Amino acid sequence: MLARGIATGSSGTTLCPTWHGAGQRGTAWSEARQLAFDFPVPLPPVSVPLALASGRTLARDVAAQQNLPHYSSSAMDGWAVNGSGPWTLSEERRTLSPDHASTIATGGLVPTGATSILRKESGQITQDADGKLLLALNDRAQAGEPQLGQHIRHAGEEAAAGEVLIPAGTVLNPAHIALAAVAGHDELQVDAKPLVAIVLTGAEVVSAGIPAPGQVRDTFGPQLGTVISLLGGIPENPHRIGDSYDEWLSALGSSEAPPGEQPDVIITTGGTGPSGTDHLRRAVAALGGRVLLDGIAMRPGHPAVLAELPDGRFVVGLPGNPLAAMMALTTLAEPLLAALGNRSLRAVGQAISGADIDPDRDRTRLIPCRIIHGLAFPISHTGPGMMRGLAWADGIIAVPPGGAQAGEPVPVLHLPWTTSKETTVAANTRARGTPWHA
Ligand SMILES: Nc1nc2c(c(=O)[nH]1)N[C@H]1C(S)=C(S)[C@@H](COP(=O)(O)OP(=O)(O)OC[C@H]3O[C@@H](n4cnc5c(N)ncnc54)[C@H](O)[C@@H]3O)O[C@H]1N2
Ligand code: MOO
Repeated sequence: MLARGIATGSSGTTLCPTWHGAGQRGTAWSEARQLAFDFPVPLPPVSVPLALASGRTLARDVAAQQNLPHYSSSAMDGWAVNGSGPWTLSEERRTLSPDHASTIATGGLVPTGATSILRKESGQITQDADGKLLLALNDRAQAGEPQLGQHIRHAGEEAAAGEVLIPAGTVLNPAHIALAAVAGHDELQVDAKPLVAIVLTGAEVVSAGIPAPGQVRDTFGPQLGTVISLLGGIPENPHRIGDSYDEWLSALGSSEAPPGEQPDVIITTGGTGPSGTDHLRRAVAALGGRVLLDGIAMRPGHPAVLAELPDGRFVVGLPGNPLAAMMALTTLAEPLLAALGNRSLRAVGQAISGADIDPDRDRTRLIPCRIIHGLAFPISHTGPGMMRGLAWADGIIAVPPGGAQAGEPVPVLHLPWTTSKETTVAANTRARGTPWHA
């Protein structure tokens, strides 16, 4: 899916596809989020079988294909009767003459002429001198039974043909699926989920066991797919490559997947830096792609890249440092996947800072935090290469370049996997806190 076109930042400057090294500003964090959301055109809706539709967002109204129920049926086991009785029992199942009855089971088609259903418990059958079977009320029948229309489920009483039962935009739950089945649908049109290829780079990265010095244990392979799913994408199995330019070229080169199974997005890890083994930008350029965002004024994660290949696939280049990569994922991949999936951009919440946090020149600091009673407390062990802090975090404080004082409101994004959605602005709350230095 092609991007809408190279955008102009809110500052009015055209985005610069060059690497912003240490100390260079790059696109402002909030602007980068917005641009990553604005670039893609949403994918067209897809048709999915009912069994796979739960949790998806309906793209087109679901209407009743015919009256619901589509025929008048019995709500009880017993007899369809015409009149107030006694009745002559009839073998005829389609029409009932006055003072006639025929046996019927729950759900059975009510014969034309039937005025009500008599429950099995309320009737008894006798035989007259001619051998004719007669149905009459027994002594367990209630006074006035059967009332007119009693125990008949009338056609169309749940919905008329054409009535909208589930409006577009509904996130489908299992009961919606059942309703769609009852309404005669086999497949539903839902918002597409972008297919996401994952390319993990680095010859030093090992995917199992205890890494030797010079090696690192892969932090992305075991969890990135889960996070992509939480962000509304469909992850493919990770593809691992080393550090050579040729490997990068073939990993980003045209996909051999059949039409319909082509990834919409490729997420790469590593290779965003300035060294001779960092090939992301060169490979994108050699393939005729264009860099949409290069460098974000944030820490960690500033070398992150957003690019687009000529066939419309987006490339999100995450830095290799694990926490930096997760922050770049939140900044670029989350808005991109939301836009492709026709969802809205998640609003940044607010909490009260639980600590003084140092400014960082022109960059937004993204600091994993705990949120307790509306107060956001920065967590320790949040260096760019560390995962220990993030593992216990509820959210990320997006500390503005000017820093923050304890007691002031600060922007906070919840992590995609946290259940607590606590972000409140408690006026006049001033928390005691230790300063959080840059
Ligand atoms: N001269 C400069 N060097 C660096 C700068 C800079 O501005 N000037 N920026 C630093 C920052 S900040 C970051 S972030 C990284 C970006 O690095 P790359 O994206 O090029 O990633 P790599 O160099 O390939 O790896 C960095 C680091 O991450 C480890 N890594 C890679 N993949 C994995 C994985 N799957 N699981 C765990 N860890 C992984 C890799 O071993 C490296 O330790 O550049 C800085 N350098
Ligand atoms: O910004 Mo790097 O992305 O600090 O680790």
